Amino acid sequence: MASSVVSLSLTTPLKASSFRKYNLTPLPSLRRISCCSSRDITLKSRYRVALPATCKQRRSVELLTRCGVSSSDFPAEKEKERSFGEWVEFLGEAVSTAFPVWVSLGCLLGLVKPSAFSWVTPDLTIIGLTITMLGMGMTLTLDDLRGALKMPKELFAGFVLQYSVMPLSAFLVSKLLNLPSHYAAGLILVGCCPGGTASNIVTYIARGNVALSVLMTAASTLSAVIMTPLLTAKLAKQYVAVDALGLVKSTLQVVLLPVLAGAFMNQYFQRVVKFVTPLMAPIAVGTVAILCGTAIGQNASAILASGKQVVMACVLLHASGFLFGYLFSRLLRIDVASSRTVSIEVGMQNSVLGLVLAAEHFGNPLTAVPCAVSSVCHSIIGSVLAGVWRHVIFSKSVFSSLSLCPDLHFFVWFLADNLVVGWIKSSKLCFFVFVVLCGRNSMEAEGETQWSSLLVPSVLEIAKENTVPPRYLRSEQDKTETLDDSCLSSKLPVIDMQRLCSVSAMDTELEKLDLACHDWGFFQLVNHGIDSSFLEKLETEAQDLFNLPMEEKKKLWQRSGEFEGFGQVNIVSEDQKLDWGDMFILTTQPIPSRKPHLFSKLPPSFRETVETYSSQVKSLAKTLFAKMACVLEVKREEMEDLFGDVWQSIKINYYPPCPQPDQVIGLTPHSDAAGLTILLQVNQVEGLQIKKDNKWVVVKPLPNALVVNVGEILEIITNGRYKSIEHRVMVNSEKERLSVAMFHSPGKETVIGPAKSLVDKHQQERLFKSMSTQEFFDAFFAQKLNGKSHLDLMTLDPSS
Ligand SMILES: O=C(O)CCC(=O)C(=O)O
Ligand SMILES: [Fe+2]
Repeated sequence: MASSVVSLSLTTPLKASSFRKYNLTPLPSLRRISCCSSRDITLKSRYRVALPATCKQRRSVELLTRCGVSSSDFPAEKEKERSFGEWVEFLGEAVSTAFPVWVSLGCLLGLVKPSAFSWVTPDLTIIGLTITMLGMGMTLTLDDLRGALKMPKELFAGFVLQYSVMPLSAFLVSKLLNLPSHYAAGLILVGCCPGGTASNIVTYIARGNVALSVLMTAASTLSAVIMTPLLTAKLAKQYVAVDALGLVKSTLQVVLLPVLAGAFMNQYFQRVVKFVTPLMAPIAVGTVAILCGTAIGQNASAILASGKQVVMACVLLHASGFLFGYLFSRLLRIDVASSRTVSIEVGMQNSVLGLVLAAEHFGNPLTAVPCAVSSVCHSIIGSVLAGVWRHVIFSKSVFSSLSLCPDLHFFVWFLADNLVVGWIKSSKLCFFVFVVLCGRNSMEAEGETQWSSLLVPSVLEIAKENTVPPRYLRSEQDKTETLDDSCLSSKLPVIDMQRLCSVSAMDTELEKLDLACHDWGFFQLVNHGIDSSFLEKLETEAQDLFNLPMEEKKKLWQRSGEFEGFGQVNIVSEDQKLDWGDMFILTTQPIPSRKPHLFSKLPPSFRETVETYSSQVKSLAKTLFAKMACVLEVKREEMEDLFGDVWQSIKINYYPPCPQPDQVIGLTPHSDAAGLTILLQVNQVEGLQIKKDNKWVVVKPLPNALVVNVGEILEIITNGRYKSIEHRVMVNSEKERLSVAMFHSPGKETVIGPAKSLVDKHQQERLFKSMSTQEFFDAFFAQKLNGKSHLDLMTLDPSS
């Protein structure tokens, strides 16, 4: 077989394998060459091409015409049996070329079935990224650095555009869309990341300059150790506290070291590298898909709730990167193939690095969401653009026949080449993803993710009959001792809000608060600042609400599939025993979450009272959260991220007198699922009991005091330092009892888990996993009350 000698550049494993596949044999000792723009013709023989004699001439010419090689240069596949190794390479390439499909599938799976990724631990995430970076390093040699010197302008322009267009676009898009701080920080973080490794494959498909692509990725990756933390800290500091040094350390560990290790292996252990490289690209693609799926899965409900905004932000960010990457390169008179390369490099980011850094250094897990969504967006836009650039060829002669000035010429070329076809196609695909996310989102909004409880009769009405139906009779005897003496009651912690906020007594009161939350998970709050006559008004109006005629109350009754209004919660089966009490529940904050059909039907004076009480108690709760953050040394911003947009609901409990008080229970033992409960024992009637050292302790109401309970969410956030208290309500035969509980939790989209700053500071093991408030309550309302059992759902197995 005759051979001819031509010049080619070879820089990626993908290309290396393609060379082998097409029977291009590297000459010994001359493995690589410097490369140049695809439009130049530079012959520096490095590869011997063995071709069938019949096509020798044609192939030689084709191969000679380019030295910045793209996939279009390869001859048709040789018809010969593939060996096992070639099959592995072939499959590896097929898998990696279809990477947008895998990433999209990963994300969709994360969205639809988040549990599919529950096995992905932070350690695995870091291992995945390290292997990906090692694979990238294996595509580099010292020769590449020499190659870089041959195209300094392109490389320099690419570098500057990479670290200017994307960070600034991220910053401006965050401002434009008024993103919440965690999303803004995540978008800026991903905008400040280096170019993604997938850009090499995309450049290859787009007939760009692959060598330039690899060198640009390498340059931006190596400099990411400085650039990513520096730019993120500069641009995101107004949103969140950025631990720039931590970012430098992590980037060094997961990027620089593996890349250098890979390059070292490529230089000195070529046999090993040759053996493993076919596997590296599919491993990288798999890692990206899994990590994106994990990030999406961990934040599925948040994404479904605000998917529209994040997708829009990511599409704008990457569209801007591709667009300005190309436009500025052409303005700098860089040739078309290299401009496409710069466009792809700038537009596509190492989002996985963003994911890892977000998880490691940003308290709120939602910061990772833009990184995951970004990965899908740039993969899809990039590959569609590549497909268009590869296949839709606009005859240059059409344009060159137009006697336009060069600038206008390239601009028209750009419009035709990219905008008209590329962007229409890209937007179609992005629109598809967008519709999937927004469709889910609007479905949720219309149906308003509802928790529900089976409908039950009014206990107040039953009590009028003076009998107790069997469903309310509790045969199972709670043998736990009940302590009911005033001496013990006087030991229950009391916190003085005024002292807590005063300059002189703050420290001692803070200490008391800390002990109360740690030892008891409970305290009574005095001097809270809410006017006692206002509290009396609330008490009277709450009583009046339950005394409304049944016809009126029916208008405010729970509707099937909902849980707000009159009724019960946590009733999940028809044979479940019921509590001797009625409830009236409303979401009060944030204001848009209120149910208009209930609020508008409340007696006007009561509605006003609820409004006022809601905002007064909300500010009390926020002060308490801030004080707790202070004493726990949890970062202020982290607490603010959790409870800034606090979700508050009011639950008025009405326990009618019961002819058989010892046979019923007013409220089953439970701990509140919320962060913090602030409870008013309305008419000073005893009934509330808390479980302390395995004994029920009666809580004697203090005049004008509010009872504060640590809830399960706060136990999770404090990684178990503050305990949610188990409590129950007993009833009597004489007098009805009323209480008004206000529950305070993070917003439904917020992810709850042990506070990062707390766990990091004390180097604690995380005792609880993370999930969104919505998911946490989904599980809570799906089961009956049963002590503190609900918390098990979040508890991490210490052995795992
Ligand atoms: O009625 C009470 O005193 C306690 C109410 C309560 O624990 C609750 O509503 O979760
Ligand atoms: Fe409770």
